[in-house]
Amino acid sequence: MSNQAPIPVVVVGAGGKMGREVVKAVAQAPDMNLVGAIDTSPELQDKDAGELAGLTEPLEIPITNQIEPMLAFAAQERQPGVMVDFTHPKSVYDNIRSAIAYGVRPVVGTTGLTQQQISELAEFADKASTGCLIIPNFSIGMVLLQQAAVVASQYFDHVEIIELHHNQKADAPSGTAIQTAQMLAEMGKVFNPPLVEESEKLPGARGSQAGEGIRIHSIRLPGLIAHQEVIFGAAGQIYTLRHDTSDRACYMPGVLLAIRKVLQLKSLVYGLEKIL
Ligand SMILES: NC(=O)C1=CN([C@@H]2O[C@H](COP(=O)(O)OP(=O)(O)OC[C@H]3O[C@@H](n4cnc5c(N)ncnc54)[C@H](OP(=O)(O)O)[C@@H]3O)[C@@H](O)[C@H]2O)C=CC1
Ligand SMILES: O=C(O)C1=N[C@H](C(=O)O)C[C@H](O)C1
Repeated sequence: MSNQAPIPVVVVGAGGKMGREVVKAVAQAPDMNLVGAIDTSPELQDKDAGELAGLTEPLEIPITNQIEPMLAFAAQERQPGVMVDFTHPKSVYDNIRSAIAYGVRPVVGTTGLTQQQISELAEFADKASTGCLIIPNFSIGMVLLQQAAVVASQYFDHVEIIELHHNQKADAPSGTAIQTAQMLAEMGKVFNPPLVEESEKLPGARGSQAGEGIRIHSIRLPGLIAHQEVIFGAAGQIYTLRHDTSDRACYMPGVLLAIRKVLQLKSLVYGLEKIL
């Protein structure tokens, strides 16, 4: 058993679908200590974070909407604190800035940050010499899919991305689809050279333009969790890469890894593949 003090972790969005999984995973991790559970949802105030997460015993950590006192508390612990954020595109930027200002390391799963916001946050983290991880997808399967897509893109000039999610998702396209398109665009070629002049009879019919000719199509339906296809086409063949999630527990090994790794960083890092 290590003599090191457990990593103090504050979960923001603790009452949400991902937040509850994170509370459970952190509570069960021997080297971590849940010190705060933040959620702005009015009906969740003062509820026990552990019971909400489905643990049999309460954790004696009540849900609160007060982030700053929790960050201040985490900052005073023996080990540097970590804030895990699974909230909403509207609030994540401010949460990250507050955490860094308190010297608490952000591990961010919330998607929907703009490139401009990510650049500003990178500068802020750099100046504070504070580690910060922004990870659009914590599942190992998605990292493998993206790596396979990068390899395939050397041989195929035509590709489209379809992402399919539950219909409570706020942002579109998904952060993962945007990241996948960025990885392909970095290959230094233009995909999908047009063969005909296309006209959309209904706006959006051909999806969104993610750069370098790559299009993303977003589907939202109850019954889905999170799914992505990258479809390559060439004369006489189709190569499809597909990833499906059936349980949000699939993200937890990545989240726990990120909590441990962020303590070793001094700047902002984007993407799970960079810390594996
Ligand atoms: N990186 C990854 O691997 C993954 C990322 N995600 C992303 O995580 C985010 C959350 O997803 P999900 O858990 O499904 O969403 P949920 O809506 O289920 O959960 C979000 C929770 O955060 C609360 N909340 C909103 N704003 C704040 C705030 N400022 N401070 C504290 N709590 C807040 C919400 O309350 P209320 O409902 O009252 O607004 C809600 O309880 C999304 O951006 C999603 O795309 C999801 C899965 C995997
Ligand atoms: O909202 C979700 O559920 C998910 N969001 C992330 C994204 O936008 O890429 C990750 C995963 O797709 C699940």
